[in-house]
Formats: sequence, structure tokens, C-alpha cells
Amino acid sequence: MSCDRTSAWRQLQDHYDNAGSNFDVRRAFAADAGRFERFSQSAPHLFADLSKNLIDAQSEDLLLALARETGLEAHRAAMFAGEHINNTEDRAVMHWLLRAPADADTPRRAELAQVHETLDAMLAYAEAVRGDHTITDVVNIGIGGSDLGPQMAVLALGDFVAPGKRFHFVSNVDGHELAGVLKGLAPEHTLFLIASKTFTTAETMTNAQSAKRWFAQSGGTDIARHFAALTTNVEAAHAFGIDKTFGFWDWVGGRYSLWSAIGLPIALAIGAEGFRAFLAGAHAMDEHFRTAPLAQNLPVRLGLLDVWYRNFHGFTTRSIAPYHSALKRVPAYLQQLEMESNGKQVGANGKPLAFGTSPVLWGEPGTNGQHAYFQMLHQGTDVTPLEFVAVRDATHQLEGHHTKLLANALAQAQALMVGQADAGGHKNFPGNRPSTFFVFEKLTPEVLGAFLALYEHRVFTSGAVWGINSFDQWGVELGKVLARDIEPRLASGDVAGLDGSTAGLLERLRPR
Ligand SMILES: O=P(O)(O)OC[C@H]1O[C@](O)(CO)[C@@H](O)[C@@H]1O
Repeated sequence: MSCDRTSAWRQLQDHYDNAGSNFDVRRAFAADAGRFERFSQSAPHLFADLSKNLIDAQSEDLLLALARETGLEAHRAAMFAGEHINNTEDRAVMHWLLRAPADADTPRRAELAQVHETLDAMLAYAEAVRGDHTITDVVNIGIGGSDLGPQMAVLALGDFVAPGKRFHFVSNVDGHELAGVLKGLAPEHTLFLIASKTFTTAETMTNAQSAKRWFAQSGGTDIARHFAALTTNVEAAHAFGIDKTFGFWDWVGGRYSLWSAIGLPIALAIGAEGFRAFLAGAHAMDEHFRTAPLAQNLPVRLGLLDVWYRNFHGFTTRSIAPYHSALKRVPAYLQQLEMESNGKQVGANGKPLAFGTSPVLWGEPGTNGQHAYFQMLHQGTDVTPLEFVAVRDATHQLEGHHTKLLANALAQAQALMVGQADAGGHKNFPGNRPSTFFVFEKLTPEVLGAFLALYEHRVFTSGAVWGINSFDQWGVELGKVLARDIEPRLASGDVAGLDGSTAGLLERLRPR
């Protein structure tokens, strides 16, 4: 049943109208000494404080009822059973299987055996390349899910990266990016990874062709040693001239693929043991999501909070501020995960939805964001729920920095909630602005794996309640088709049939 037709939805609307719309989290803390405990919890490898959010026991209870009424548990079971819940592409959704141990209790035994066979081969290759000191530069060529995850994780786990290799990520079809990277490279010291689930993506194919041409023109000889492909389309990789391939399967969505062969740059960076730890962290979160009661299930609580904010409070964006510079690319990674998954206007049945879906997700690391857009978060006319990520232990010895960093994260969350009412005018902070606070003890492969899996299941939860297919991305197709039509027009100048604006701009952008 569509979520907006359920009795829980109606009750949530009543609760919002009666109490939710003027809920004051400061009063809620004053009235309940146990609020922090009630609305915070541990989950594998991390801790989350939800208590500064605009929720009370009744809203959580009703949101849980909404989850039950919309069949969240059955949908979750269907995903873990390998049913084709990606109905528009008739595919299973089994990225979770990529991180299951070889002896896991799952009905998908055959696929699990293939997963481990590929994983073992990929990690053996990663270790061999790590030991090959003639390779000093690894260039990953891929885009979207074939870029954002590995790039984000290699940066995030910088403390675990063995010295001796530089990692480069080329995604954009803008040749400035590839040309800039190639400038500093020598073919005999470079390994190119062509990462593409489909091996047809225009940007990646264009960059891969140019890299191959550069390799030959700069005296490179042994393609088999200097190129590898990470793809479900092994045939196309061979046709391109690459022998060394690591495969994966159509049941791994692009934005869920960093756990597969697409994660090879991560394995090259942190080693086989580190990559297995990364998978183990995610698996621990999978088990939590699969088995914990809904009321203590962190991805479920977060996904339901997202529904509460989007559909009842009407908040259209959510911001994330990782207070750790190594987590700089996490917002970009999560943007694809959440917005490509849940940015849908029709339900899984293809019928238009009468309610909002994915919020806009955005953010920058703290403390940087504080000196840029936090002004709006504190005093703007719109309310934006903010998510903090703070790591207790630093891995550097620079005196004073980490304490200042953590103090800032705590202070910002406090300021958003408490506000400052008595100052008046321009100095008035309304407060009561919601935030969630994640605590990692250390930034390790396990912790990062768990955090990313937490987000995946959170997006699954809101998507399931909304009744959408979170695993297709038809919205990216139209632009691709039109780009193919426009490309030759830039050379020919033919504007026939184009709208006035596109024709006018094309005329200005034509090469002179
Ligand atoms: O890995 P591929 O097939 O090159 O696709 C790259 C990205 O393009 C998309 O299909 C969107 O165009 C993403 O979903 C995907 O992660």
C-alpha cells in the first residue's frame, strides 16, 4: 500500500499537526533526563546520537508502525533472499553478498562462491602489484559509482596506505583532467584501471582510449601488464585490448559497487587484509540491519527520520559535515548513493507519487563549512538537518588541533539546538535546529565499511517506505542520448530542430 494511504501516515500527520510542528527539542531535554539514552545507540563500529532531532517517543513509534505497514521487513527479506527487487531492470540487489564471509548462511551459495573466487583473485593481484615497486602510479579511470567510492575510500583510509604508490582518479570527459594526470606519468611505471560496470559509459571509454593512445605514443609496450579492467562486461574489455579483467555481476548497482572488483584501487592502497576488514565492517552492519529489532535498528531509525523530515516537516535538504579532512569526498559519494537511489517521482509500479522523495544531500568537511554556509544553517529561513561525523582518536601528533576540531563539532551541534534568544535582532539564533551526531572511535577500514553500509540501508529504508525502486537510475538516460545528438552538431553547426536556447548556446560554443 502507498505509504500516504496507511493509517500510520494519517496518525503521523495528526501528530505533526498537534505536536510535531512546534516541537522544541530543548523542552524535550528538560522534560526527559533519559532523552540522550533513548535517542542514541551503538551499532557495529560506531555510535549515533539522534537525540537532538525533532522527534519524540510517539513520532518514533508511529514511524515504526509506518515501516511495518509499508512492508519494510518483507522488502528487506526479499533483498537478502536475492529476489529481483530491482523490478524495472529485473535484477536482484545483492551488494551485501559481496561482503558476506565465505561460510555465510545465505540461500545465494552459488553467487557467494563466485564472489569469493573473484575476491581472492583480485586481492592476490593487488598484493602482487603492491610488491611491484616499478609501478609507482595507479590511475583509475571510471565515473559515478566506478569512481566516487574508490576515490573517497582511498582518501579516507590514507593512514593505511602503504607509501610508494600514488593514486589518481580520472572521471570527467573533460580532457583537462586526464591531460593533467598524464603530464606527471611514465608508461613503464603506471597501471591503468579501467573501471566501468557496463564498459560502455561514454566518459570512461573516451578517457580509456586516450590513455591507451598516450601509453603507446609515450613508448609503453606491455598493455597486459599496465592495464586492467573492472567490469561486468568482460567481453567488451577484451575487445578493447585488455587481458587482465576482474568481473562482477548485474546484481551489483554502480553506486553499490565499491565492495566488488571496482574496489581494486582500495585494495591496492590498503592491502588485502585492509580490504577484508573494510568488507567485514560492512558485513557487521548488514547483520545489524538484517536482524536487529526495528526500534533498535540504526539504519531503520535513520531512514524513518528522513521520511519524517521530508514528508511531514517538509525539509527538502540534509547536510553532512564530516569533522575529519580525510572524509572530504564522503558527501559526494553519499550524494550518488542517496539521490540516484531515491530521486524518483514514480513508485516501483510506475505510478506518480503524491509525496516528496529524496532530499538534496550536500556538505563539506568541518570546520571549513562553518566559515562558509553554516550562517544559513543557524539563521537562515529554512531548516536543514545537519549530520556530524567526528572521530575520537587522531592519528597525527600536532598539538591542540584535534581537541579544537572536536570542540567545534560539539559546539556547532549545541549552538544549532540551543540557539541564543535573548540577544535580539541580527544576533538572534532561533535554535531548535536538528542534528544527528556520529562518533567513530578511530577511522579504520572496518569503521568506514560499517558507516557506508549504514547509509546504504538507511537509503533502502526510506526508499522502501516510499515504495520506490531505489536500484535503477533511468533519470540519467535522456541527457546521454541528447549529448550524442549534439556532439556532431558542435562541429557542423546544424541547429535544425533544436530549441532556441540550445541553438544559441551551441552557436557560441562552436570551435572557432
Ligand atoms: O560503471 P559504469 O557502467 O561506467 O557507470 C558509471 C555510472 O553511470 C551511471 O550509470 C549513471 O549514468 C551510474 O549509475 C554509474 O555508477
